[in-house]
Parts: sequence; C-alpha cells; structure tokens
Amino acid sequence: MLFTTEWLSTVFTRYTGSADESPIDEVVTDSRKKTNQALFIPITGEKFDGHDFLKQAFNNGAVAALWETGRDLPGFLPDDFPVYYVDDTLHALQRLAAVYREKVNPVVIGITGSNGKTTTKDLMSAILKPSFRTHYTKGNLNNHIGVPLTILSMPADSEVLVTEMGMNHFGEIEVLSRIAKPDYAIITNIGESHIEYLGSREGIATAKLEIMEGMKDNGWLILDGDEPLLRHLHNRNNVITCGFDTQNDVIIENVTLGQNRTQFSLSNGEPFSIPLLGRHHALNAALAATVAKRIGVAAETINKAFDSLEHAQMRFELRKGKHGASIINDAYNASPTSMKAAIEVVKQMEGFRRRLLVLGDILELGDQSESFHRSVTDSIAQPITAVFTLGEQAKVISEAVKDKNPNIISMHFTSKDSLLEVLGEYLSEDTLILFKASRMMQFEWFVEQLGNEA
Ligand SMILES: CC(=O)N[C@H]1[C@@H](OP(=O)(O)OP(=O)(O)OC[C@H]2O[C@@H](n3ccc(=O)[nH]c3=O)[C@H](O)[C@@H]2O)O[C@H](CO)[C@@H](O)[C@@H]1O[C@H](C)C(=O)N[C@@H](C)C(=O)N[C@H](CCC(=O)N[C@@H](CCC[C@@H](N)C(=O)O)C(=O)O)C(=O)O
Ligand SMILES: Nc1ncnc2c1ncn2[C@@H]1O[C@H](COP(=O)(O)OP(=O)(O)OP(=O)(O)O)[C@@H](O)[C@H]1O
Ligand SMILES: C[C@@H](N)C(=O)N[C@H](C)C(=O)O
Repeated sequence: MLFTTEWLSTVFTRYTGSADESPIDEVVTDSRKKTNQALFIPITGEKFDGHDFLKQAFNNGAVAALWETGRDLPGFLPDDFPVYYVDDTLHALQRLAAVYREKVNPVVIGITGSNGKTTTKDLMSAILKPSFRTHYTKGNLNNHIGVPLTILSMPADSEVLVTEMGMNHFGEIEVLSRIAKPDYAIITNIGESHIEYLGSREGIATAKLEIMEGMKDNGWLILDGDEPLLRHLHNRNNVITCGFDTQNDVIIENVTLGQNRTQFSLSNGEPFSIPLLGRHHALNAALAATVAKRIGVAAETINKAFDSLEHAQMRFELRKGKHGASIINDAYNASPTSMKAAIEVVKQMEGFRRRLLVLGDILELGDQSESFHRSVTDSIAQPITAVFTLGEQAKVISEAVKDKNPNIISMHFTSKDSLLEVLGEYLSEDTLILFKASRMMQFEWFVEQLGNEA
C-alpha cells in the first residue's frame, strides 16, 4: 500500500465520495492499464484528455480519481467513489509526489546530465540495492510526468530513491528537483543534447545546475569535474568533482578496455571493473561509486554490484549478427558527445580487421546542427574502415570524412535498404559495426535485419 484515501483527503481537501481508509496501491495516469486499488490521475496531453477515460480507468481497477474543478463528472460513478478536485491535474500529480516523498522520506539521489543519466541511474541502483530498500526510475521516465510517477510508485518503506531527471527547456530541472529534493545530486556531463531549445552549452549547464534549487540543505553535488562550464563550482562546500584531470577530488585513473568491460581505478588506488565499454562509462561509474561511498557502501560491494548491472537496451549493446559480425546497437539516441564517445570505443576494441560506422541524424541541434555533425569527424580516423551515413543532416559527416581522410571508405545513403545491401558485403567474423543515431531514425531496424542467422 502507498497510502489511503483518508491520507489523500488531507492533501486534496475538496472531494466527494467516501474518503475512508481504503488503501491505494498504485497511481496511474493511463486508463488502459489494468490496475488494482489505483488512484487515476487524468492528464491532458497532446493527443488525449485523460478525463475522457475515467470509465475505462474505473473498469480497470481505479478506486479513486483526481478531477479538474469545473468539469462534469460522468454519471456512472457510484456515489461513494472518492473524487478529489484540483485546479490542474498535472500540478496535482507533481504536488502529490512531493508530499509523498516527504512522507516516505528516503535518501534521494537525483541524476541529471546531457548523457549518461540512465546508465548512471542503473549503476547507482545496482550498487545500493543489496544494502538498502532502493527504489529507482524504470527505464528513463525522467520528465515532469515520469519523475512524479517514479516517486508515486515508491514503496512506503523505501530507504533510498534514485531518480533520473531529464529536461529540454529551462526551468524543468528546477521543478523536478523541488519535487524530489535530492540529498545527492549528480551531473554526469554537459553536452549538446536539446541545444536547439537551450541556445548554447552554457545554457545547458545553467539548466542542469537548476538541480541545486531543490536540493536538501547540506545536500551534496557530485559532478563531471573535467567540464570547464562547471569549474566555478570546484572547491565549493559540499561539491565533489570526479574526472580524469588530476585537479579533481576523485581522479579516474588507469582506464583499460577489456572484452566487454572497462577497468579503472579511483584516486586512492581502488580498482573497479564495469560491464560497459568506454572511458565515459568509467566517469558514470565513478560518480555512482562516489555517492555510494559517502552513503557507506564498501568498494568490494560496489564492484560486486557492477557485475549484476542490468543495463538499459540499445545503449552500446554488443551482439553477434549474420556471418559472425559483431554489431553494436547504440540506436537509443545520439548527441555529438555521445557519438564521439562511441566511436572512440570502437577504435579501441581489439580483435577486428574492419570497423564500420553507420551514423544517422542527430536531432534537436538547432541552427548549429551542421557544425555539430561535422565535429563528429574529429573522432573518425584509423583504424576505422568505413563510414556510412543516412539522413539529411548526417550527410555532412561522410562528406567531411571523404575530404579529410580519403583512406576511409565514406558513403552517404538515402534509404535504409540500400545501406543494408552494402553492409551485406562486409559481414564476417572480423567485422565490427556501430549503429548510432537519434531515436527518430530508428536504427535498431538495421540490428534486427542483421540479427543472428543459423
Ligand atoms: C502524458 C503521457 O504520459 N503520455 C503517454 C501516453 O501518450 P498518449 O499516446 O496516450 O497521448 P497523450 O499524451 O495525449 O495522452 C494524455 C493522457 O491521456 C491518457 N490516456 C490516453 C488514452 C487512453 O485511452 N487512456 C488514457 O488514460 C494518457 O495515458 C495520458 O496520461 O502514452 C504514450 C505511449 O505509452 C507515452 O509515450 C506518453 O508518454 C509521454 C511522452 C510522457 O511524457 N511520459 C512520461 C511518463 C515520461 O517520463 N516519458 C519519458 C520521457 C523521456 C525523455 O524523452 N526525456 C528527455 C527529456 C524530456 C523533457 C520534457 N520536457 C519532455 O518533453 O518530455 C531526455 O532527454 O531525457 C519516456 O517516454 O521515456
Ligand atoms: N558520460 C557520457 N559521455 C558521453 N556519452 C555517454 C555518457 N554516458 C553515456 N553516454 C552515451 O549516451 C547514450 C545514452 O546513454 P544514457 O541512456 O545513459 O543517457 P541518458 O542521459 O539517460 O539519455 P536520455 O536523456 O535520452 O534519457 C549512450 O549511447 C551512451 O553510451
Ligand atoms: C529520446 C530522447 N530522450 C532523446 O535523447 N532525444 C534525442 C534528440 C535523440 O533521440 O537523440
């Protein structure tokens, strides 16, 4: 049980029906979900108005609902069905989450950053789960609806909450931070994701730093210490910097890439090993380990937890494809920073004669899109064998590679089918292929086509 209808009536005092001690086990915004003892919160979205679906929610197990004042209630409802009236259901969802977080009072770890939020959240929760009753964001439900729903699915006896916080506009992280009130706030990095709406990397840094607005007094900020835009925070009270630069509080050293793993050590020599590939993941892991150590988790426990990491799909997933070729599915999303990070890993992976990059459009880069796409070519050098691009914006990458590095095969395609056909010529056991593009490009299609064959 999360709470009772009686407790709800202390949060939302205008209600009809019976606000007795009925338990609420779940909070849902989607009437299509089969539930048990749920509170239904109808949200007005781009396509639908949740208020139109109260009957379906009721039939699917809702036992109470929020309702926007001034709207007519449908006639089918039993008289004793509790309906709580609010001015705005989205704000009410957010307020309820804040009040419930206060009631449960877990240690809260809030994670933001341009790249690596989900990965760091997964690392963080893997470390904490064995020692604490830990609740964490499912998938990447990280926005103004996802964060409240994450909090409102937290069991009442939770000791720790790990919540991812995403944004694409100013002001959004502040709202999330005020709801979640982190004891520990992590900023994984400052990249260029969503720069179209934020103007510049400086703007992105400002927006990410909004996480400080809701932090608890004496909360800790743990951040990417190598990022110049965050340098003004170094040496501040309650700020811990992590990074490769020796000026950092926590220094990441001795990074080596093995078969499907990255090894590294932190300043005092403690060795760590994560089942993820790349220096950028060593940073994500160092941020998580730093928080865990402050909470009292031993290095040995942290390393054991890293082994049991359940990593989110389509983030640099390495698998075998047709004719034994190694395929990397990094099709979840893309930014210039994460694309370059992925290419660096491909260059370092051992045991391949041919390394192919299949790169697609990176969205939401605004009027700097062309130069950001071109910047990806800074990372493209031997031992990369070939670069294939798809999408109007990605074209500049293959064109620039052709100019800068004629030894690398470089081609642009206008259809997935034609690109797939050419890829067919390269498939063998000593070939490695990276697929990376923004979500809209749906590059997982290639991975499905090149899946293993008997
Ligand atoms: C509002 C909502 O939750 N919508 C989800 C719903 O959409 P649907 O197709 O139903 O249309 P509507 O949104 O118009 O519906 C309005 C409500 O009506 C309900 N409803 C509809 C029909 C019906 O028969 N019964 C109903 O009750 C409906 O449930 C709505 O409540 O379903 C879709 C398919 O499952 C969902 O995709 C859609 O989810 C939206 C997108 C959402 O915001 N979900 C959050 C829970 C969430 O956290 N989503 C994350 C977002 C991750 C992300 O992109 N993060 C970015 C930063 C984002 C910044 C922020 N400003 C933003 O723009 O979101 C990052 O870079 O990290 C996710 O999807 O993974
Ligand atoms: N610190 C980092 N620097 C650069 N790239 C990174 C970093 N961490 C993860 N990535 C890459 O970014 C991509 C997305 O990773 P992840 O899902 O963890 O990020 P995210 O911030 O949660 O993304 P989203 O905002 O879309 O939810 C993956 O390709 C991953 O390899
Ligand atoms: C899916 C969303 N969180 C995201 O990362 N969007 C960018 C633009 C992408 O898909 O690359």
